[in-house]
Amino acid sequence: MAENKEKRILNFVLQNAVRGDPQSVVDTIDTYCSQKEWAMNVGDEKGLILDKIVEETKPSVLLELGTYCGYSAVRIAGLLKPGARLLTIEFNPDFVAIAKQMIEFAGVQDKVKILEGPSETIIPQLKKKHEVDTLDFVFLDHWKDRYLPDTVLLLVMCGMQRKGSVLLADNVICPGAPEFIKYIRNNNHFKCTNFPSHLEYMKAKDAMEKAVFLGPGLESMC
Ligand SMILES: O=C(NC/C=C/[C@H]1O[C@@H](n2ccc(=O)cc2)[C@H](O)[C@@H]1O)c1cc([N+](=O)[O-])cc(O)c1O
Ligand SMILES: [Mg+2]
Repeated sequence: MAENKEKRILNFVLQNAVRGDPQSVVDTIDTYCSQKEWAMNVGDEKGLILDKIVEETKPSVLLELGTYCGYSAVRIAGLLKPGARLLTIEFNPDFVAIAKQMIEFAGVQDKVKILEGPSETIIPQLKKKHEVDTLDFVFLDHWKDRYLPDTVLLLVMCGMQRKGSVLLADNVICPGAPEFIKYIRNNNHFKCTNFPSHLEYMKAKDAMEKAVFLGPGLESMC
């Protein structure tokens, strides 16, 4: 297979991280990507915000959009209580292959399932094909122009969110997800909180947005 950045990140982990130790895998990727080659992992600074929100939510069923090399899947899985599971959607087969090895090396393969394909195809299959009822936590970190359509898909089409479900979106400043932010902050069924931070491994400003679903409106109770 062609040698590429993602393969080099994986090889650096296989040679330098501690097998079966998610924190070691996360730290090793951060070391490589801050010193050798930048990559679009959520990173160490925003990762701490992600950790805190996952820990306080105590989720059982989680969805991630955009696996990439598996950095945030490993990071999240390392925090999950026994029996909790993370589904992560990735459509680039090369990245799926990398992430699978990353997840297995970290020893979290029993908690993480990679679903291969575009989010718009996979999300409607979650209920029937992957036995998902509602989602406790969704991490949006894929194409920024997909954040809004996929949120609508999750909420409106598939009723995947319940009162208290947490959406967490990466990169709401850089590269930015303006349509998503406009929608979610003006939708009174969500309570939004912004977490200012910095772009992974850089000084540029970035932020994460947390949106808690407050439940369907009264109109849907009639
Ligand atoms: O563009 C960014 N992320 C896009 C991520 C895309 C990932 O989501 C997958 N996917 C999976 C399913 C789909 O349906 C679509 C894509 C793609 O195959 C890729 O693995 C980004 C860019 C910067 N940046 O500084 O430029 C910083 C960041 O933190 C970022 O997340
Ligand atoms: Mg990102």
